[in-house]
Amino acid sequence: MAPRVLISDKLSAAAVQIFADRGVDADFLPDIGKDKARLQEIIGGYDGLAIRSATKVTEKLIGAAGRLKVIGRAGIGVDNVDIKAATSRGIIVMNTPFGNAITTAEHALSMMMAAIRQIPAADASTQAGKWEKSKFIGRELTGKTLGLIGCGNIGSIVADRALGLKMKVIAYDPFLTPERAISLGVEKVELETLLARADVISLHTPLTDKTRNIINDETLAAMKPGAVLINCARGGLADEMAVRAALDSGKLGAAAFDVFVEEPAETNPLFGAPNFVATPHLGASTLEAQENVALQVAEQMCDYLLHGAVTNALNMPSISAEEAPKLAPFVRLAEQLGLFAGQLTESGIETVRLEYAGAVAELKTEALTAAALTGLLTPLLQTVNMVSAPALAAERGLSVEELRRGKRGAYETYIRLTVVTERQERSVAGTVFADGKPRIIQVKGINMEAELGAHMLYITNEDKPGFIGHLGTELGSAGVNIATFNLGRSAPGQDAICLVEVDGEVPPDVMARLQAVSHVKQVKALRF
Ligand SMILES: NC(=O)C1=CN([C@@H]2O[C@H](COP(=O)(O)OP(=O)(O)OC[C@H]3O[C@@H](n4cnc5c(N)ncnc54)[C@H](O)[C@@H]3O)[C@@H](O)[C@H]2O)C=CC1
Ligand SMILES: O=C(O)CCC(=O)C(=O)O
Repeated sequence: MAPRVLISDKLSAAAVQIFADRGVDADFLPDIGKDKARLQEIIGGYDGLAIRSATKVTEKLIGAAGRLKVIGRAGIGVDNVDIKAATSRGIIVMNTPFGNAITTAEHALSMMMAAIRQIPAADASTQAGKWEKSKFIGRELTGKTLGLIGCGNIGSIVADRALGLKMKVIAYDPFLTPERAISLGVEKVELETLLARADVISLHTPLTDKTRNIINDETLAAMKPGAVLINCARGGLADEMAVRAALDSGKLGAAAFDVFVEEPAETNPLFGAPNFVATPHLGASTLEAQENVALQVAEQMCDYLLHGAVTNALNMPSISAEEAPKLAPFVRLAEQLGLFAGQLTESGIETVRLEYAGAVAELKTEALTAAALTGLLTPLLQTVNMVSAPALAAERGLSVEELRRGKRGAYETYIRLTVVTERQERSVAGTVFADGKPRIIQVKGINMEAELGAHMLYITNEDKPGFIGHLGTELGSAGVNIATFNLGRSAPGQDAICLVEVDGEVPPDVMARLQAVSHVKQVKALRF
């Protein structure tokens, strides 16, 4: 059955076409994002949800989205998505980090020019028949200093264009490396320096605990008199009451905001302030940007729903369409190793160690680790997948270690999972053969070569004559057919492990009789 996607916001029609061309059923209901009750009712029928900013993807909505696998944001900011709730339900959240960056940077520059030359007010006055030439004296940008708070995708495009306007650009961004600053032609400064030196300040950070109200009474007081403030990033970066007071007092010469604490902003403390310019979150609203983000999000969602390829996810490492088929057998192996260890582990897990050797060490091991954790946690939790497993493991305080090395022994590829509990350390290793099928090649350091079937018996015993015969007789007399039989031992007469694939569930009374077979230490039924 084709996957079903709901487009719940106003996305360009280009997205609908991509979904159709790629064989994904898409329902284009662009107003439903605002109808929370109706969205809640229908979301359960979809594998994918494509949104802009109007749809609020809350924990409650995610709770009703039983089959949802991916949420695609046609745009950058994902503050309308509860990523934590999505992650814990195993739903990928992806955005399109570049498609609207140029357009938004251009909007920030338009707002800067509109504010510094008072264009909206001059326009209203002129069209009202006044000819107030002396009222609208602006300032020239050439030679002025632009201070960017946040110099990522959009900030760096604003910098490039502002340099073209012959402005000097300084930036406060703790994650901007000195090398990148040099290559962008901007001077990296501390916030205090930026506030003291900038003639125009433009905000380009996400809204986080650190950036909320980064523009407040105190930072406004530290700005140059008559500074101009631009916010085309997120409402909440500036304290709107403080900005209003600064405009009223003339401390700020002008301000231009595209984004507001409450959106849609029908009323706002800033409305009507002197030299204030507002647009209704138009930063990304150009034909080009909307087409870019719609095409990109639709392609990304199709790649994931149809091929398991992950691009621009915020809660999962990227896996390209080329990598996905290469990774698939190792994902299966890692998950089987996790399931194996998870079913045998009865006490609290402290550390999970994954060792990748040979060709597999060159692949996306984060994804394989996520698969191993999925297997490991499956016996403990009801629903877990590669998206939710790392977060669930972290929530449970598991320490996860990854080691990568060159080829080990005879195998081209080798993955070993070691689980350290408060009582013991247990490891299980495997490989993938040329047939693409995973094999278990080591359990607790004992070599063997076993393919895992749906029903397995894991038996630890002493390596003594007669044991195999006894085991066969017990299973045979209970009508349990043996599909495969794999043995390994540490040394003659010492510890041995037996992995038996059987054609169906082994009844509890038979399990009890197997446990009583001489030289058997432990018998456990495992499901894969
Ligand atoms: N108005 C609109 O329609 C649009 C708004 N946006 C918003 O623009 C903002 C920037 O987007 P991008 O440039 O694509 O993001 P980005 O992630 O590429 O860049 C953000 C930058 O902010 C920096 N940063 C993070 N915390 C900081 C802090 N405490 N102080 C200073 N810098 C900090 C980061 O290091 C990064 O370089 C986002 O909030 C996004 O949601 C994006 C597109 C359209
Ligand atoms: O979709 C939109 O119009 C808003 C874009 C935006 O704010 C973003 O991409 O972060």
